[in-house]
Amino acid sequence: MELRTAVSPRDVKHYTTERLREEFLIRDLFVEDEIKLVYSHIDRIITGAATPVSKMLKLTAGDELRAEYFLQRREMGVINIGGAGTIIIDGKSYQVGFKEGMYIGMGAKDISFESKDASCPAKFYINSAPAHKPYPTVLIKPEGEPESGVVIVKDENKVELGCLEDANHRVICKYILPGQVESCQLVMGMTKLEPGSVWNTMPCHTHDRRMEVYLYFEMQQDAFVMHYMGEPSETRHIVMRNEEAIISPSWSIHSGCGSRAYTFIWGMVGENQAFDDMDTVDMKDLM
Ligand SMILES: O=C(O)C(=O)C[C@H](O)C(=O)CO
Ligand SMILES: [Zn+2]
Repeated sequence: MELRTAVSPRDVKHYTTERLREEFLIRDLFVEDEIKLVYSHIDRIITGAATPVSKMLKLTAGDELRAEYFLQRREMGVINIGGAGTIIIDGKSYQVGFKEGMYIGMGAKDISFESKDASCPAKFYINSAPAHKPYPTVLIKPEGEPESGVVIVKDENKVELGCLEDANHRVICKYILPGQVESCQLVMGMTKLEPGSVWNTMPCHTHDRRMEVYLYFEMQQDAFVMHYMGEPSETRHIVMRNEEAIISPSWSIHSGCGSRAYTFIWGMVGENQAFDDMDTVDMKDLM
């Protein structure tokens, strides 16, 4: 597991491009037949991916967590951005299709990932945070019929925002949040840009009470997103490619402008779970 420390905005304003990328950008997450994990001291979020191709992959705590098993004191959210796959949790199998996800509560011991078809492997994207009690493990589907153990994202949690004229027309689909899928602190979902729109989270915001991680995907090989970060009066950019993630500290804006439309997964942890608790930044104050 790779470790990233927390950083101060006073230092970050002096960083070179290379140093900014070292601290915040997470590359090469989806590696064939590997589980990759990055542990950040910022709210102790773990960002990772499991990409099973020719074998089943088992999630272990590693040395870093000093735990008997990965979710002994943690919870996790997973969203599959690849082909159909299976997550096996304490002997129970969950079929997780493209853009379907799971919330896995604290206390789940044996967690393994498998692809249905090696020629179209599942790509399980993971966010995990410290937890204090178990909440039910559920499969989450953006659409479909409700059944036992499966949560369908409520219409009120699919929010259309922006417009083509502002190049920010997008739909925010909230997977894990209070009132739909309960968790100790993790809030997670996916935002899809409509064709022709390229800006996410603009007008932008910070939220002193939560940090956030973004994973950009559904991008062509030569496409990029200019991800904007930093304090509103001291912004920086990081060029991001398909299936790369970025850590956003609470003091930082987190907004992107793509060379064309794209999709991204956001995950937040921290003081509260109120999606709308944002410190909005007036466009004229950005520097
Ligand atoms: O496009 C957006 O706007 C978002 O997806 C916003 C993120 O979800 C976010 O920053 C939530 O705090
Ligand atoms: Zn945010």
